[in-house]
Amino acid sequence: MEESIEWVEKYRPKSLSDLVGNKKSVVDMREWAESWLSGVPEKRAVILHGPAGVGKTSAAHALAKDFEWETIELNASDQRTAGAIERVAGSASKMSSLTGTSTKRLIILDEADNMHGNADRGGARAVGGIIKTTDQPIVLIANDLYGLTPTIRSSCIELKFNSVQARSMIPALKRICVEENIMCGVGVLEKLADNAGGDLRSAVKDLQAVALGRDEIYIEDIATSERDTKESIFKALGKIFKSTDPKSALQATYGLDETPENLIHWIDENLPLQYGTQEGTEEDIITGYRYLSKADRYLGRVRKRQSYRLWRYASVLMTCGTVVSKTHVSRGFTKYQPPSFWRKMGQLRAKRDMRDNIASRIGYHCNESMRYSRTDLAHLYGRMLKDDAYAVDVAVDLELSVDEIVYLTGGKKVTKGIQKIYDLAQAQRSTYGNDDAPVFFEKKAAKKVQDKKQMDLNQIMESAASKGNTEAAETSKTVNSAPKDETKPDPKPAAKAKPQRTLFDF
Ligand SMILES: Nc1ncnc2c1ncn2[C@@H]1O[C@H](COP(=O)(O)OP(=O)(O)OP(=O)(O)O)[C@@H](O)[C@H]1O
Repeated sequence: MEESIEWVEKYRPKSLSDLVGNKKSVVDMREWAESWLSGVPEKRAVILHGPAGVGKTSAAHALAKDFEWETIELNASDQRTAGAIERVAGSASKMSSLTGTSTKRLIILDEADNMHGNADRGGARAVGGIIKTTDQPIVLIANDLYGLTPTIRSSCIELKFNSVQARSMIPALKRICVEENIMCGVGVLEKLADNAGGDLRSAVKDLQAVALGRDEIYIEDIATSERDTKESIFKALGKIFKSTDPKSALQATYGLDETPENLIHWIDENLPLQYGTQEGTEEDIITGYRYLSKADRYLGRVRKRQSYRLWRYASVLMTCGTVVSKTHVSRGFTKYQPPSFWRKMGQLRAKRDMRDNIASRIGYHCNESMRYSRTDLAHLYGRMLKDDAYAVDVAVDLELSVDEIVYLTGGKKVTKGIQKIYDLAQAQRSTYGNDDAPVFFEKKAAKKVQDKKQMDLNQIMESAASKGNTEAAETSKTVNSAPKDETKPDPKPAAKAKPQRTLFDF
């Protein structure tokens, strides 16, 4: 599918002349290649070194195309033991003497600075040996020149690839937009280039991400600070899932604005998306999750002991563990997802807020605690909402929204019945009072208070008459004057002044 092709691959420079920036290194590289046309030069290998995404690998392949050389590539995902290197690169390096052909084979050794791990045991030594004797050109690619042994360095030409300047990126981005029929202003490209921090690969990836499903891009579509963070987390995920070098994956997480607590959710969400794209990779997923569970145990210890030093172990287990659990490197484009756990937590929080909101209104009406209102009473009101005799009155008095009615009745969506209750409640509110003070029940409640006080008064009068207790009669006078005051509005807000009601008011 067209959408799934990564633009960084689609628009990888085909010739050295397509390469943006680093002109001096490109010229030196071409000169070195030309020197091979007249025999074996003194330096048989070059090291292209510099930061990620500036065109080192592209330059090596473009050189081979320009000179019509075949290529043999050994990247870090291959087993780079001395034996393997001798077998692949060693025999290739002697090709012309065996076949007698003049066609060259360019041997490309990617991530050459990562050859001292266990898997590459002896690899660095073998490379050193091959460089001295090869009759085929060799290009070593490295981020860190000092990751190479002094023997290798001394027998190679070192060519530095610097970060690509933002203004040099713009023509490359513009070319992609033209090819993809995307309309956008120079400001958009400038912003993409500025955000990339010298890494043209990132700029191209950003452009693809922002252009997804559109044919016009505006400046507002690019980079809020939140997006910046996301981009960097996406980059780090790319390193973790696609690289075979645990160290560089770990380094990619250093600048992240995410704690290990968050990072583990990102990896957890995307691990099956990335490792599940090929058949036979189920084991990779299982191994990956084993490491994640170990990392999670450390995160638990951090929380329990408040010892943030342990974050380090959690980070190593989750990133390096994910890197080493893969047996295949997936080359396709995977759209990484933010953790669904967070979305679910957000939904839960919204539900909790709604529950508490309703409970506080129930508590106020029934003069009950939040805890009791949240559980038993909310349940009871839910039952009443299902009863036609009470439903509308409950909805009016608790001022329920349609979603709250759905929640209280335990439904999943707005049904016709719920909509009807809500509409009738709305109509009743507009007839009897405004939304802020549902006077319908206010009046009912005030009448009940009056009745109760009248009953109390009668009782007091009766007992005063029977006992001849003048004090009681005095009291009754005081009480007698009370009902009028009870119904007077309190200077406090209307909601607070309302008499507390119980379930029996319904
Ligand atoms: N100088 C450049 N000119 C044109 N395109 C570039 C350049 N640098 C990077 N790109 C784009 O970025 C993609 C990745 O570049 P490349 O793999 O060559 O970078 P790199 O320096 O080898 O990075 P790494 O060290 O991470 O392997 C290319 O396919 C291309 O689309």
